[in-house]
Amino acid sequence: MAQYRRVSGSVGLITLQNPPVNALSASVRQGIVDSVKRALGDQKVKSVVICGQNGVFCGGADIREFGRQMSGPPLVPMIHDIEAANKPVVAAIEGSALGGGLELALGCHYRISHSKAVVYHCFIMTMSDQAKLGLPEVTLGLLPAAGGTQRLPRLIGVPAALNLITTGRHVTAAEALQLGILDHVTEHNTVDVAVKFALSVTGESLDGRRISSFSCAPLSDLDSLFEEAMLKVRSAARGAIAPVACVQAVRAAATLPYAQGMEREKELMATLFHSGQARALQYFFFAQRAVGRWSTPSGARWDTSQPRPVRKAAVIGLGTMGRGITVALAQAGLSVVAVETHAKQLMEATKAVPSMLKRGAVRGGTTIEPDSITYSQNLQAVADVDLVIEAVFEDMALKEKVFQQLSIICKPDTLLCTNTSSLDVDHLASQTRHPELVVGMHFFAPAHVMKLLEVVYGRRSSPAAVATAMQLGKKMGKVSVAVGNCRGFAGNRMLKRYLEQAFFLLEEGATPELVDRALEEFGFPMGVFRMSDLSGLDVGWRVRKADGLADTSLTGTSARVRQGCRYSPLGDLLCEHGRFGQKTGRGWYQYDKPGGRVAKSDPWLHNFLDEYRARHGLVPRCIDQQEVLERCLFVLINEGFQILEEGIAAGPEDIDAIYVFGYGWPRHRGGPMFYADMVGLERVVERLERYHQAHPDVPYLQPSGLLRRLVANGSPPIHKWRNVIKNRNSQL
Ligand SMILES: CC/C=C/CC(=O)SCCNC(=O)CCNC(=O)[C@H](O)C(C)(C)COP(=O)(O)OP(=O)(O)OC[C@H]1O[C@@H](n2cnc3c(N)ncnc32)[C@H](O)[C@@H]1OP(=O)(O)O
Repeated sequence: MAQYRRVSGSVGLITLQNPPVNALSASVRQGIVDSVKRALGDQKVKSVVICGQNGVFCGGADIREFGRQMSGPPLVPMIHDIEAANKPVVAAIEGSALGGGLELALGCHYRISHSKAVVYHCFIMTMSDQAKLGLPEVTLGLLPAAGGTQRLPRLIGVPAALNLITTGRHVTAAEALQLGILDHVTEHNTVDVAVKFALSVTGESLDGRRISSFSCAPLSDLDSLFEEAMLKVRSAARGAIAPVACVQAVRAAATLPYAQGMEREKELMATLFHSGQARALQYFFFAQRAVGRWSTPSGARWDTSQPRPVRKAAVIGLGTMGRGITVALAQAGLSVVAVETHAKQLMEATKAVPSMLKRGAVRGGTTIEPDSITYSQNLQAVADVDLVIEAVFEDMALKEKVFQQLSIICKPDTLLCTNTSSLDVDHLASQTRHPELVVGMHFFAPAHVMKLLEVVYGRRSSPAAVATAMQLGKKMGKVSVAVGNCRGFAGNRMLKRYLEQAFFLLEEGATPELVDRALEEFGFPMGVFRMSDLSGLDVGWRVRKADGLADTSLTGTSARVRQGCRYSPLGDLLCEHGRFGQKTGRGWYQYDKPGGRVAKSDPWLHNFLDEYRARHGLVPRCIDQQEVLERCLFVLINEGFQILEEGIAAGPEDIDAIYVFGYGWPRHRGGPMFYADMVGLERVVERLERYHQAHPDVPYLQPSGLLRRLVANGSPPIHKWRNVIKNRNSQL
């Protein structure tokens, strides 16, 4: 709803009231319509201010209303009536003005916002306490269809509007002022300043204040500007349709009169509003927030577990991961002790880390003070830290030793975290005096850039330890997802199945090019083989060797069988040929030099595959893209259901967040579990069963018990899966 009152004698003050972000629900829209009518009809009122309760102007349309029958007054005529008012209307923007919230402000005649001066946070300078403005509809699979695509280009010009609308990025009040979105920023109380301002413009002409009457600033080569913009969004969007529609809508603003532009905006929005991509992106908006409300099977929860303060942290091991983690911790404002026992590696890190910090600061528009990091070759240097993140080589014996030493050196209440990507967290905890203070913090490379953090709780991890790691992840700007301890945790455990299928497809007749094309057209930034070349084939090979799997001396049928199941030694064989991927200039593809980035098809590899198939009596067959997608994705999804069944992840949102933020799953497809829901659970079961019949030596193709139970329960929508997971006999 909206509250209306008269202040300072002649200003009608309308306050949006819908906590926490004053989203424009039906009752808020009705409240605005009624309040505006009242203000315009009251002769004592000479001007109007619109603001939001509790320091937030407006977070936009109420996203929860989208899937339902819309009721209440629509936004477009509401904003039109505000713009057409014959009394000045001022938007007082505190907190956020996003989406419909900014569109509402663009309908007002003036916009004033809040911006506070520079603040030094530890050693990083930030602009704090500023309002954020933006049109993020594209991130929800939509476009700003309450006049945003038509008013913003008229106000700030086509290039700047295209940038904001196609990326959905939020800008600070300072940038918004520079762009011309705002008329004024203040360090004082925004509403008070807006009321004073409203008094000062009482009676002034509003002719030059209605944005819909503006023309877009003329540009010399509009066609090439839009062609370029279209190329850019198409290459970045990887199949997402909303960014393309956004460009088309802005083009309408640049080329058509306002009324026709609004018609075009409406038409384009109609194509997006009920699309699967919009559903996926809106689901994902809430999924990201759901993962913050974590819980563990032992009953620990986000709202009852108190995190410990962490001011000083240590990183052990300054290889690629350790350096990235050091940077991420320093960027979060922590004081960091970075330990590396190898002198040469330490020396390299002391050069690399400051330059990574510098590059990050340039990107983020902040300044840095690298003195917050101290380097040491001696583990004793961690004696007084609050938390340690071990990032040494992925070798259990080595990690055991590090944990034993840490347990002696550190304060008794220091949290000990491991950045292992798959090893047993419980086993490491058992090496320490306080196993309740051990958790996994699984970062993804590059650790200072990638958003995902898997926080792995062990059998004995205390609620406070989990809460502390989750909160620290958040402080580092990560999406922290709590998962249970098992081989590979959630992400890598699912990935293993996906990789296996990709290898099997090569054995059966596919090429890396075919498999990668199918996955890239689906929306992954890189197919599985291009990705393995980038991350290095030797990483998995080392793990398989340690597990006793990578034995290429085996011949006959046993060469392709391990522990009674089908196994492909293709990756092992490539590594034996010294083909580790980009780093050696050869992998599944060839590169112009070691470290080269451009993957080229490699005739050697195709010959190698032919010979391999001939040696094993495999007759290559024609494999289409659909089979590639079904085999690779459905087996990964199936493992996801198994993970849910075992309680390793608490809900499908956790798995989806892991895959979107850590593994490049296209966000406009919502994540693997949401994708399964979209495809239809029955179909997923049917296809898995069919593939399992064809490949009985691949047990993971058998639909998981939970997947079958969900189908038996009538395939409920994804938000009801937790009920079935909780209750094994659920009929919902
Ligand atoms: C007719 C179609 C018209 C479309 C035009 C639109 O306006 S589309 C909507 C465009 N708006 C957005 O995309 C903004 C989305 N919100 C945010 O980016 C952030 O929430 C925020 C406003 C920057 C505030 O961030 P903060 O970190 O402070 O809080 P949370 O993100 O945790 O949000 C708090 C709770 O509020 C819920 N919520 C936020 N925005 C909306 C919204 N627009 N509609 C409905 N609900 C919203 C959010 O889900 C959180 O709820 P919890 O239950 O606490 O998880």
